[in-house]
Amino acid sequence: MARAVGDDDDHPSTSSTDDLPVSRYANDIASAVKTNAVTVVIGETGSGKTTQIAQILLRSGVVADGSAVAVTQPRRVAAVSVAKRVAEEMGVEIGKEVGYSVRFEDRTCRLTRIKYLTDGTLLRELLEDPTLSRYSVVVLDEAHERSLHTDILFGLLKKLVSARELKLVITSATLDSEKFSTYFDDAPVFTVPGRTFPVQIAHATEAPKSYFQSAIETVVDVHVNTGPGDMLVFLTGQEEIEKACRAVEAHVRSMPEGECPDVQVLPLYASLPPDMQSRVFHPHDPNVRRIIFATNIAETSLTVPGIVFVIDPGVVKQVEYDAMTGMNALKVVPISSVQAKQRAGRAGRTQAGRCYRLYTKDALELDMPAITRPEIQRTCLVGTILYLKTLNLKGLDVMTFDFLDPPDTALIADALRQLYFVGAIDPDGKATSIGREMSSLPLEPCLSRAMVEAKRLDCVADTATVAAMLSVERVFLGQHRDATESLHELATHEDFLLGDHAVLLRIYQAWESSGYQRKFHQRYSLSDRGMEFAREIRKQLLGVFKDKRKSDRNDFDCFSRTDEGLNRLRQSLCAGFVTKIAHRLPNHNGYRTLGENSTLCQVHPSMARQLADKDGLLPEWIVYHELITTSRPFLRHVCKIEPEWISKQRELLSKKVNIHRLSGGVLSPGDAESTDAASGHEADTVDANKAPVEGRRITDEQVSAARERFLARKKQKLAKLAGK
Ligand SMILES: Nc1ncnc2c1ncn2[C@@H]1O[C@H](COP(=O)(O)OP(=O)(O)OP(=O)(O)O)[C@@H](O)[C@H]1O
Repeated sequence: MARAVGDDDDHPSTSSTDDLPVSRYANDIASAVKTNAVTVVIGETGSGKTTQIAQILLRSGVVADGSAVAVTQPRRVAAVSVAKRVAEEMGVEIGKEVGYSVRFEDRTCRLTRIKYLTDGTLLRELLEDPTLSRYSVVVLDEAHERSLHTDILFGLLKKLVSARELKLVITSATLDSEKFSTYFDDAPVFTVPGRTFPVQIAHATEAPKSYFQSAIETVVDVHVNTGPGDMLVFLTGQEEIEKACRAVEAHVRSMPEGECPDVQVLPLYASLPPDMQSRVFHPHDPNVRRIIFATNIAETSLTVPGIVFVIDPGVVKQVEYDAMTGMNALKVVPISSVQAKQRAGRAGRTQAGRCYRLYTKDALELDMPAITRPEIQRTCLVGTILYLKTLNLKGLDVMTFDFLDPPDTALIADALRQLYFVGAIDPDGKATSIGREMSSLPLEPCLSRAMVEAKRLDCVADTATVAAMLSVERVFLGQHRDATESLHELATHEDFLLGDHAVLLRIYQAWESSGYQRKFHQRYSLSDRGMEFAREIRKQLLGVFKDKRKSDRNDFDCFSRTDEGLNRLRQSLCAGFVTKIAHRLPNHNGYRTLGENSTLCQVHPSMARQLADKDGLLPEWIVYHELITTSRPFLRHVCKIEPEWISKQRELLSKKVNIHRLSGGVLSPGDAESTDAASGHEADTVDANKAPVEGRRITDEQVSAARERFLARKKQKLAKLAGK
């Protein structure tokens, strides 16, 4: 690879936590937090924001007796590993004074004073305890990442700090502090100078033809020609990472003995089971170079001891949701300069390091975005909007909610429509009992809606099994299609014709019957950890329903393991995925999705073969989990449904709905045209089986205009207050 060594980060070396830049400013940070409701702390990567701030606040008495400090992380792997590190630094057992809580795993107790948790977990806690009474300080860490959940927390915690004595600390590695400060009513910004060890940056002198090839060549080059030190290489996804692991292993094997030091190659991506992920933190023989291929889950907060070299191809795989078609587009896009800094910052944490950027300095300065586009502006918002609705905030209009960077109105309108169609909100935009029940489940909205329906149809256990298997992501080792031949021993041909969900159910049932044997996993190429995780999730889901029934009965389903059981499961899924129905084209295996902006698509080829009947035709009606476009639009995880189950829904989906009313907008006389649009409705409560009354459709322009008016009024009010 052509490269030039660029600007050295010339910073002093440090070795103890007392020497970390954040620790050197401990007193100043503590007093800033003591005297302000919100404090923004800006510091370089590795300056100690994640590991030190909570300890400083605890030591200085800012964290009131009997309460705790919560530190959020955008990712599970970071929350777990950082909590372990802090417990180690404080010399306490993890799960006691220092703990962590992530989805499906809680290692905290009554005594916990420092709790690391994912931002999603803190949102769930807010549902149960709207004032977060357990905490006296909340630290929103890695704010520059602009994860969806952190952005929602900004809005909610902003309200909370003015309602009760709660301290909020926002930490970020960017200099974008102005924005955070202004949003939090001119909160003070505390900048911590300096970082831990120097990191030398080398840029490519010309753009590579293939970033993947260039990454492999650089890995081999560094491995063969430079001194000791582990490597961290950023790639875009699981498939690419596994390919890279194989390529480097093969290369090393092909080298003559003695010419190439030993290596240990490890993957790191989100759907890798947690125990496999944690291998990167295990101690290893320093004579063996460790090479870690990771997605951007390794980009923030993580300290992987031993990393000296970071290789950054400058790209990331990002899902971009299109509200018009309901389609997720998976794209490889350039990272932002903030991300580039974060990646380089994975080196220089425990010793000096070097970062090889496989893109030119010009590309970084001219072509790559300066900051990361907030997730809230490019993702499906169904879960988010349902969440806000179930919080029951007084006078909430989701269109004008105080987001740091508001999402496009089309994304909010799409979420409102979907929630209305599944019966989670009523025509006035209030959360229904179905919506509230959905919110209480730690599942994505379609699956939680399916679970609520399953309760009605008495098939909770089977639906929980499928929801758990789908929540794990990685049930199969390798590709799904590699495993399907042997899976025919577990599921019948008829099961396969019904789709993915029936097969997943059969796999789990057979495993359960085997007494949860590990041998079973090997035989059917299933992931040990994935299956155990699914079992755990299923247990937790059933626990929620058992608590709700206030009974000890464990036998949830009367028809499990019968055809009737499968029918009920499919009906539940149909209720959950009612906004994701597709109809096969006549005499053709292509599908058209239902709804306002219907799309032509196909069942993913890895699945289609199993679904085809003896004439080679796929089911006429299906519901799908996801519409994703890679090379073409594909449907993933499909389930055959019967047309009579959806006749009402088909009618419903073709109707226009009144978005302004669903958003919860309280209209003032100045909003005459919107009032008119909203008045087209009769009062009506939606349940899943009852079609709502049609209203005149309010256009996105009208919604935007109403929003503009609202913001102008708010501005006027603020100006008036400031003038007083
Ligand atoms: N597991 C660990 N093993 C060894 N050293 C660690 C570990 N975790 C943290 N450190 C040390 O503490 C320093 C500060 O880490 P911390 O995660 O608090 O920084 P940060 O400012 O939050 O960085 P970032 O924003 O990049 O996550 C690291 O640079 C490293 O020197």
